Amino acid sequence: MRDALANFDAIAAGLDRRPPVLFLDYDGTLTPIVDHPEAAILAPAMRDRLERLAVRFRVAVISGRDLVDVRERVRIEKLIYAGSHGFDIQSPEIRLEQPRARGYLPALDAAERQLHEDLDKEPGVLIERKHFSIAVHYRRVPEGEQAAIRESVNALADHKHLRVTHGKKVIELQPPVAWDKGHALLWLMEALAIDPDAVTPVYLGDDITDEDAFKVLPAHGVGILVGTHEGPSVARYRLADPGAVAHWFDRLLANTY
Ligand SMILES: O=P(O)(O)OC[C@H]1O[C@H](O[C@H]2O[C@H](CO)[C@@H](O)[C@H](O)[C@H]2O)[C@H](O)[C@@H](O)[C@@H]1O
Repeated sequence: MRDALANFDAIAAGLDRRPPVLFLDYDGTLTPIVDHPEAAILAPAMRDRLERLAVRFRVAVISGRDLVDVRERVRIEKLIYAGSHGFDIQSPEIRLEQPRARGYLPALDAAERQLHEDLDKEPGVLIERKHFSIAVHYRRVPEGEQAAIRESVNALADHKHLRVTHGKKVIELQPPVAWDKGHALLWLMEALAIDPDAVTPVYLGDDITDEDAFKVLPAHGVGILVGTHEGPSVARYRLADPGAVAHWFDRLLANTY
């Protein structure tokens, strides 16, 4: 995988012909990963960069967080936001609450109640409800007990016929419908009447669920994995951390297209 900063000029040559449309993950991409989800605050300097980028390009944040949560963390009016891993989308012009997922809200509510019953007593577990997803965080659970937490969530998912996804020290329950960050990206392009051949879709993300978005990028798209971790990824480029993402944005802002 190539470094997106070292190869900036090669990427920018493509952007001259087809201007970028930016799709950005939140945790681990715009903010560093921290122990508690509440503490992942967007730095003012990063917000300033996003504001300047949004003056020139379309910018969407596609997050696993709840739509309201991610919107309030970023707080830039003209951005497009997708929450619950893309199930819940809003911009000044468009709105999507994935219709096929709505029918699973009662199952998610029941699962949330059961998770609290089963896991509230477990030290370190944090249950985070999003509109279309429930995250069970085990980052602060002792290492030797993390597998048991995952097993318990998996068993509940089977029982409630919900889908399981994994992320950084988190296991999540979602509606079992074929929808993810990749579907959300493609839906957004169509809903906003963006011709994929006329632009360069650029996606930056750090986690397993971001792979769904990397996979749907066209051949001329730019997928950038954030992080230094090993493991398979279909992204073509890499940036080490949100600090490197900030530098990459600065290069983009310094360029004229
Ligand atoms: O798609 P994202 O915007 O990257 O959201 C993915 C999940 O991010 C959050 O959890 C992760 O970040 C936390 C803060 O750094 C960290 O404490 C946790 O261990 C990570 O899993 C968020 O809380 C989840 O709801 C998102 O699904």
